Formats: sequence, C-alpha cells, structure tokens
Amino acid sequence: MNITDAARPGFRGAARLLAAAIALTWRASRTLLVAQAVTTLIAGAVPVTVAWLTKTILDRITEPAPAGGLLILVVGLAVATMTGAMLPEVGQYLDAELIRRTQLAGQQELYAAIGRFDGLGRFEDPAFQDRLELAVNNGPPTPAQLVSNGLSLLQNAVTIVGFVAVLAGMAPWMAVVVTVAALPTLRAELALSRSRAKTMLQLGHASRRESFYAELISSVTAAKEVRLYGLSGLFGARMVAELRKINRRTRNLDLRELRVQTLLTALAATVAGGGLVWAVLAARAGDLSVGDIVVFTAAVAGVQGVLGSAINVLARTHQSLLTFIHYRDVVQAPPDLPTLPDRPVLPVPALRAGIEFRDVWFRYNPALPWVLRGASFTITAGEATALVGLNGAGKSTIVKLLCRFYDPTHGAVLWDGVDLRQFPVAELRQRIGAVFQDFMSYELSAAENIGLGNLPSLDDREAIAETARRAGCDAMVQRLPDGYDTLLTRFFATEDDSEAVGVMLSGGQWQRLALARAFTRAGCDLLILDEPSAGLDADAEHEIHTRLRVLREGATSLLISHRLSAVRDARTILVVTDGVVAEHGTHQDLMRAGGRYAHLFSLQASGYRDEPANATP
Ligand SMILES: Nc1ncnc2c1ncn2[C@@H]1O[C@H](COP(=O)(O)OP(=O)(O)OP(=O)(O)O)[C@@H](O)[C@H]1O
Repeated sequence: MNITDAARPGFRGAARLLAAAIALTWRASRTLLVAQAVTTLIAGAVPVTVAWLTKTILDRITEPAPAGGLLILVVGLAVATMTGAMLPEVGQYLDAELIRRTQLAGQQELYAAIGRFDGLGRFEDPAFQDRLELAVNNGPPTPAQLVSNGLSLLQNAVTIVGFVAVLAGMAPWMAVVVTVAALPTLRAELALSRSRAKTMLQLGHASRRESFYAELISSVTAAKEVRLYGLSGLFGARMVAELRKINRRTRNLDLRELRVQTLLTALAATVAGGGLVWAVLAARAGDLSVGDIVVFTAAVAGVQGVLGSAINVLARTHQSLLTFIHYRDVVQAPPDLPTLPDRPVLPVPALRAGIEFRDVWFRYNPALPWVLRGASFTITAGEATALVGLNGAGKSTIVKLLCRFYDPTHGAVLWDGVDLRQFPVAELRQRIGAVFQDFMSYELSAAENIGLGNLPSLDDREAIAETARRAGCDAMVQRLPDGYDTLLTRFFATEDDSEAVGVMLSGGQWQRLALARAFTRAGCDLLILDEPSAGLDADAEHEIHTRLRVLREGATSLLISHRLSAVRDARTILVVTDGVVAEHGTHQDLMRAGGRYAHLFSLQASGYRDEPANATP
C-alpha cells in the first residue's frame, strides 16, 4: 500500500484531501453546510461594517452642519453589533452539529473500509498499525474540522479584504506593511504544524507501547500473572518511560512554538504601535478626522487580529490535512488480497475433488524465515484428514492459508483445481467452518456466542439449541442463570436490565461454545478443527472426539491435534516437518513406515502405559 508522506502532502494532494473532506461533509448534511457557509460570510462582513458605520457616525456628529440620516446609521450600527454578538453562538452550534454528523459518517466509512480488509497482513504490520491508530483516533472528526476551518478562513478573508480596503484608502503603505508583516508568521506556523504532525506519527510506536503497558496493568486478562509475578511495578515503570519519551518530544515542540509566537507577537505590536503614532501625528496636522483615527485603529487591529487568527486556522487546517491523510490512506487502501489479474473471477463451486497445496512457499514477511518451503499435499473431499507436527511446524499457518487470510508467497492453493485467488474471499469463507486454536470468546449472550457462526440464523433460538446439542454444550448452557440469554461477561450489563449479572465461563466451556459456533455451519464444504479439545477434561475430550467422528463422517474436514490418539482414525494423516509434508498416509501406514509420526505416537502411547507391577517401589 502506498502510504503518502505525512509531512508533505503537496499542493495538489492538499486540494484533493480538501475536496474529499468537503464531499464527506456534504454527504453528512448539506443543509448544515450551507447554513454554516452563509453564517460565516455574514460574520466576516460584520467587523468592517461596524467600523465603517462608527466612522461615518462620528464624522457626521463632528461635522459643523450635520447631514441627515444619522438615525438610520445608528440603527444600522446597532443591528450590525447585535448580529456580530449573536453569530458566534449560532456558528458554534452549527459547527458542533456538523462535526457530530460528519464524525458519524466518517466513522461508518472508516470502519466499513477496515472491515473490507480481507487478510491479516495489514493488522500485523506496525507501520500500518500506526496509521490505523491515527486514522481511528483522529480521522472521523477531521473532515468537519477541515470544512469548519475552511469556512473560518473565508470569514477571515472577507474581514481582511474589507479592512485592507479601508486602510488602503487612508494609508496604502500601512496596508502593505501590515500584510507583509504577516508572512513570516504564516511560514513559521506552517513549519510548526508540519513538525507537529511528523512528531505525532513518529510517536505512534511509543504511544501504542504506552497503552499496551497501561492495559497490562489494568486488564482482567493479565491480572492473575501480573499479581502472581509482581509485574505491575515493572510494567508501570515502562509505561511511564514511554510517556516521558512522548512528553519530551511534545514539550520541545511546545517550547519552539512559544519562542516563535513571542517573536511574532512583538513584530505585530511594533507595526500596530508605529501605525498609531503616524495616525495621531496625521490627525494633529489636520490630515485625518476623529472618525478616521477610530477606523484606522480598528482596521490595523482588525487586520492584525484576523490575520493572526487566519494563520492559526491555516496551521490547524494544515495539521488536520496531515491527519486526514491517514484516514484517506485507510479508506482508499487497495484490496489487500487481490484476485489474480490474468484470470477470471469465478463463483466458488461446492467442493467435489479436494483442496491441493501445490508447492506452497510461505513466510509472514520478507524479513522473516520461511514457514512453508514447498509444501504439497491434498485434502480429499468427503474425507477426514489430520495434520500433525511439532510446535511451530506450520499447522496453523496452513489453516490460515486455507481460509485465505494470507496468500502463498510462491505456489498455489487449489480448490478443485482452481486457485483460491480466483474466488471472492467472502464467498470462499462462507463454505468453511472453523474452530481456531485462538478462538474468540465474545462478551455477549450464550446464544449469540453460538449464533454468530451463521448470521442468518442469529435469532433462530431453536437452530442454536440444536447446534449446541450436537456440540454437547446444551446442558451446560441450560444450567446458566438465564440459559441461552445469559450474558457471558462481568463487564457489560444488558441494556434493559442493568442489574443483571453476567457469568464468566471456564476455558473448556468457552471451547465448547466455539465448537458449537463452528457447527452452525453444518454441511459446509470444509470443517477445520485446530486443537478443538485442547482445554477439555478427559471425559469431555473423549465425548467431543466421538461426536466429531460422527460429524466428520462423509464430510471434508481437517483436524489438527497434538493428541495423536484423536487423529489415528483419520483417512489421511499429514505430518508437517521443516515446512513440508514429510509423511502422509493412514495411521497404520505411518506406523509401519516407522518415521516421525511413529516415533511421536509411540512416545505418547508409552506415557499411558502402566508401569509393570514389580517396578513400583
Ligand atoms: N502472524 C505471524 N507473524 C509472524 N510469524 C508467525 C505468525 N504466526 C506464526 N508465525 C510463525 O510461523 C511459524 C509456524 O507457526 P504456526 O502457528 O503455524 O505453527 P503450529 O504448527 O500451528 O504450532 P503449534 O503446534 O504450536 O500450534 C512459527 O515459527 C511462528 O513463530
């Protein structure tokens, strides 16, 4: 994925980003956007109108023969002043409402984009994680902020043009001096905001590590080990070290900003003071009227004040643009698992022959070692296949390639002879049921924990109960305080009953629910069971494997287990060693061959054999 250089979007890049922000805000609420634009234009014209009316009224009062229409001017001044006082409140409300609506639209767009990432690679890439975090934390409100800043700039521009015109009419050189004096400020502010955005990106790692340690200290998952091993001091110190690192960098930025701002304020004060001295001298010489001095002072202060605020808004806009880049990068990220460019995209057919790994090479990252080194094997349709091997051999990696969470680095995975990359990913996954080794425990109700496996039947309580019966967890769920409605968490209450207390399940109980979730896809083309009985007691394990044997009968399944007695009746056992399938066959074949499998099986079997009676002391 091409990640834009965050510090320098370039003029055209900035224009494209702004256009995208306006488009999103327009989609969120066009009425509010138009209302805010109108309010902004009026607010921009008010200060100049007030200054001009004040001057005119003063000049008329001090004229030897006052002209008519004074009352109209005074009423006009009152209306303009009142409008000027009321508009900020109205603008503030419109601004807040526009931000709320755009944030909602932005959040929907961002999370829909994240949901479209088919693979796991991006979630494991630290550079992408940094951008994702910036996009998630700061992205959704930025379009509205950008638009709001843009409108503020428009308002400032209207005011500046008005005051500069007034100044130019009285002292053209002063209009030039005031405007030129603002240029260094603009340059310095833009440089500052660029440094700030760059620093925020660089601090992404530190900030994630800081959150990681904070989470370890306060999370219930880590609470046991943190307490037993007394880790909170260590993690707390590391968290503080990361926070100090972040503070050091942001403090340096703030100090730089303070120095620059002080210099710029001194420059502005000198220009304003000089202008005032000139105006007073000119008035004494009879070149300016009292009204002229009032409007001159207002114009200099107005231009400087508005220029200052415009520059601040510009810097904020620049900063928002730099943040918005990450949001756009995520939202516009190309598909992470594209289909093969030179072959047609095909619907996924029901599996008839089998799934073949053909000379598959795979590593998680070019910098990491190969996990698979030319693995070739077949999972035959309608048969029970088992996958065994030592820890880290690559069994779960094979499962992830089967579900197409990654694509092979070389070689191909073929579904009835068709490369998986020719299928729409979501369609392929609908044909697969799986219990992963690191399955999820959802802090939702028991029924939902099962029903999530098959969304169309999420509310079909009878189907869920039937699945639970097949997975052997119906009785366990029935015994929970609210049966299938029991909330499996101690952290959230149900919306309608805040007093309801949730339940925490044991590891084995969660595992049974995960099994049931996979079973909701009964009749799927491929059932993957990665260590489905790892957390179960001996009784439960035996019972589950007996059930699985029945369920796998005639179905295409892949079972991974370190308990070799559980895989012995698989039609084919694949033994993964050194990144390839080194042995395959039935239990009997492999035992006869006397290879790695036979060695592992004999080792496990010896652990279950009784010691001879005379060997006991
Ligand atoms: N997401 C990942 N990123 C980088 N390396 C990974 C990732 N997942 C696994 N690995 C590495 O790939 C290798 C194979 O891991 P895998 O989980 O496939 O092994 P396994 O055979 O399932 O092991 P076990 O029996 O312990 O479950 C290991 O060396 C592991 O460190």
